Amino acid sequence: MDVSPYDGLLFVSFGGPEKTEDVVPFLENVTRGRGIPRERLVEVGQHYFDRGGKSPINDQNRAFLAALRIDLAEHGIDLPVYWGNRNWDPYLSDTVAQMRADGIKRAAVFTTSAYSSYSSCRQYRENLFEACDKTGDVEGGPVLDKLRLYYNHPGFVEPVVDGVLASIEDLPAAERDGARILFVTHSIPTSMNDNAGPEGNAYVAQHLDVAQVIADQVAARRGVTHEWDLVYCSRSGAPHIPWLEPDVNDHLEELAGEGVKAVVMCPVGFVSDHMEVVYDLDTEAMATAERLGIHARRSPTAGEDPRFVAAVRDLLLERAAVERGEAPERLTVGGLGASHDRCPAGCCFNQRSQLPTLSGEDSPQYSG
Ligand SMILES: CC1=C(CCC(=O)O)c2cc3nc(cc4[nH]c(cc5[nH]c(cc1n2)c(C)c5CCC(=O)O)c(CCC(=O)O)c4C)C(CCC(=O)O)=C3C
Ligand SMILES: [Fe+2]
Repeated sequence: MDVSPYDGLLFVSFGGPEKTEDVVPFLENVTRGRGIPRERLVEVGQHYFDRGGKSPINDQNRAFLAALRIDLAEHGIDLPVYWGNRNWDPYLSDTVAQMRADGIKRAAVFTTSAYSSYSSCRQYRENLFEACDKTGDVEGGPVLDKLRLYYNHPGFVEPVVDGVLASIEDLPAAERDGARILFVTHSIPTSMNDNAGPEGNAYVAQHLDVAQVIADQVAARRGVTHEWDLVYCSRSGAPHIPWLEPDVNDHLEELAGEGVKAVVMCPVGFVSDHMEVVYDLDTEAMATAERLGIHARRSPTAGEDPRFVAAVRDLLLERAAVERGEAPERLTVGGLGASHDRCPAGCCFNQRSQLPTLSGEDSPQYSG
């Protein structure tokens, strides 16, 4: 399995606190530049304090990385895998410095974020530039090629379908066929979705596309068609700024009014069961469903399902072939096809940030 021109794979995630004293410094990292007062950060951090300050995200990433390293080795791919976070240790800039010290010239980059938007894609590319810029000169490399968005890669989707089916079966028998599927993702400002992707609206369009695929596969496997909706969680920011709606809790209120008795919440917007899932859904939304008398189950994210781990290998091999000038098969499901390899200039633009980026058509590493 030829992975040239790559001599490294960089795994990038959001990062999260590991203990109580990490919480506010972590939140200061996440909100850097937004001047949020410390007392507000303590308030936002309450969900973390309630869990002893530890987010599940770093351990989930450690487990995924262990599975990924085994998968690559089992397929004869001898490639060092590096891990860097945007907002907590191991920091991306330290990791890139290590890659430089190890002589890595060109690495493929996998991020734990599957969709197009400023927060879920372009901000990662800004952080890649910042990490390279902070630890040497950007042109000096390593060249970092962010792998295409994978929300519609079968390796990401299949485990999610299986999770929804299992959650439906976990409902009381009488409620299963009428259960409604609530596809849940992270809310973002409506303006951020307007600018998402090369033509805008990509964040919502991608979620709707993959939700339809999942609903269709569930119907095919159960012989029952389930109504479904795309709903949102984790809305934050100033109340007067419009964010994508409906919030999952508001939608549960509405469904109760329509007499819906059972739902499966499918966190299709996330790749692992981190705080946005275990708090916003498992704690908050579940309590809302309970209060409303709605039977609710939350299906698992793709997590470290072997098919998702294999998808990272597939995306790596695919992009390596593209960079060698070949035309590899690109595995996708749904109607939108494979996302671009290099983000077009201005893709997922956010008027709040003019920071330079890597892995885009207008990035110095490509435009020289
Ligand atoms: C689209 C998206 C993803 C999914 C893609 C991806 O995975 O990247 C995501 C993931 C995550 N978001 C996370 C945590 C936070 N997100 C925040 C703030 C924000 N997120 C936003 C968007 C997203 N966020 C936005 C538009 C803001 C407003 C601030 C701004 O305009 O920039 C804040 C600040 C407090 C607040 O403002 O609520 C925190 C603490 C964690 C860690 C969880 C853990 O610790 O387990 C993860 C994985
Ligand atoms: Fe977030």
